[in-house]
Amino acid sequence: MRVKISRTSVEGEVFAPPSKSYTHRAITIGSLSEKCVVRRPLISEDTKATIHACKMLGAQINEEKGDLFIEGVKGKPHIPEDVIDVGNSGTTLRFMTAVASLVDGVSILTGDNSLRTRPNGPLIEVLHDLGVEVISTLNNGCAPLVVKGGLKGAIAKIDGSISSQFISALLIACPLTSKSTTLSIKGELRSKPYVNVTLEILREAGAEIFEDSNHNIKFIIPPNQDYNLRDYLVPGDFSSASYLLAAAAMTGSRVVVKNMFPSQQGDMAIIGILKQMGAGISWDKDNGRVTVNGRDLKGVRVDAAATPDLVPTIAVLGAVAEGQTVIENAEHVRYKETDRLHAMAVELKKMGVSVKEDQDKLTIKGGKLKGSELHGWHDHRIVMALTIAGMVAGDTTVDTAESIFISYPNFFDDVRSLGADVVVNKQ
Ligand SMILES: O=C(O)C1=C[C@@H](OP(=O)(O)O)[C@@H](O)[C@H](O)C1
Ligand SMILES: C=C(OP(=O)(O)O)C(=O)O
Repeated sequence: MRVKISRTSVEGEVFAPPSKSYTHRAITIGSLSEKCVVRRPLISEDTKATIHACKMLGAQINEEKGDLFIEGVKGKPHIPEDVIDVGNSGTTLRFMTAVASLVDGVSILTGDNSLRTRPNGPLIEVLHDLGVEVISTLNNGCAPLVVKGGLKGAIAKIDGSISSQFISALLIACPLTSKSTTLSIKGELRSKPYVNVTLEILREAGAEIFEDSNHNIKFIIPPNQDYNLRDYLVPGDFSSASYLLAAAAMTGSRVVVKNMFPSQQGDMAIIGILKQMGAGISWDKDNGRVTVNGRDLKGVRVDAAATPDLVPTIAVLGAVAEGQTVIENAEHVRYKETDRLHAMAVELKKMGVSVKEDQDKLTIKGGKLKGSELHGWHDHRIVMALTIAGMVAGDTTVDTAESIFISYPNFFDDVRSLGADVVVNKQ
């Protein structure tokens, strides 16, 4: 699918889609509970992968009028009847590897071409220390993964620099074992807000987990717990909303994004970043409304350690801002659906922008964008970020645009409802 974007501004009000991260967790923890309703979930390719995996592991899940009704497995997932294919979803692969560790038997997990290149080494190693044999069939730490259940609590350490999803996955599985677990994080924990999202929903489900952040972060997880997530309303997604907010800021227009209530999402940081860049922005937290008034933007320095998914958005903002934008502490952004630091550098250069790519950093000199034929790298966040860059440049196409179905299936409809001239060509 290819999208053609003409130079336009955006104007009006739009409802942010539900959070992908909260939806994954609500479905997973709901499936480990007895009975649960997940209200207003995100239904996208990635969350469908989690629904599919939870069903394979024994949960019954039915969608009715947009809500998910779950009959869960009460902490005891079943041996899956077939290989579990989780498509493109890193979150699903990591969470289900841990859930499969609770199975009394063997599970096999795989995914698409992109997912089968993403690292899982630290998760495989720590699960080994917790009594689970996980075999990467190609012996490269990537899926396909064969998981022989038998998770037991123990004292273990895990590297936090590659993905927080390993830690979230263990926090979900370990309370259901029969011995207590102490999990220490080695080195810096990147993407920490996602762990806070996990802890929030686990606590809502009645779980008890203690966090000790004195030196390195340590989680103490009592054993023999059960989950009782009953009725969960998914909040709006700040990562998805970042494209709408940035589109208004970049095209000098006024947009209101609704369904933006405070939560544990690190990507709420987009509001402060836009403010720092000089956009007019206000957040009515009680009513969940963020209003942006586009103005001339200036470059910023952003530490991306906690907010990797904002990097493509910040990169296009930096490309139109006056002066230099530096996005640092971003090496983990290379381990996503594609190497997003490299992909953004390559595509922005095609638009005439000066970009310097370092191992954990992008340095962007803002300027005038020229319309170009761009590659979306089969990556939803690259496609959405380049689409809004196209609104400024005009005469731009982006291929592999179908990847928006991963996290934000209504993206093109939403930007069109704001007046953007975006034409989708299905071929
Ligand atoms: O746990 C989650 O929901 C996510 C964690 C982040 O990944 P890492 O922890 O791998 O950085 C983020 O990039 C991803 O989109 C969603
Ligand atoms: C990296 C992402 O998701 P996941 O890790 O679940 O594939 C994302 O949504 O940008």
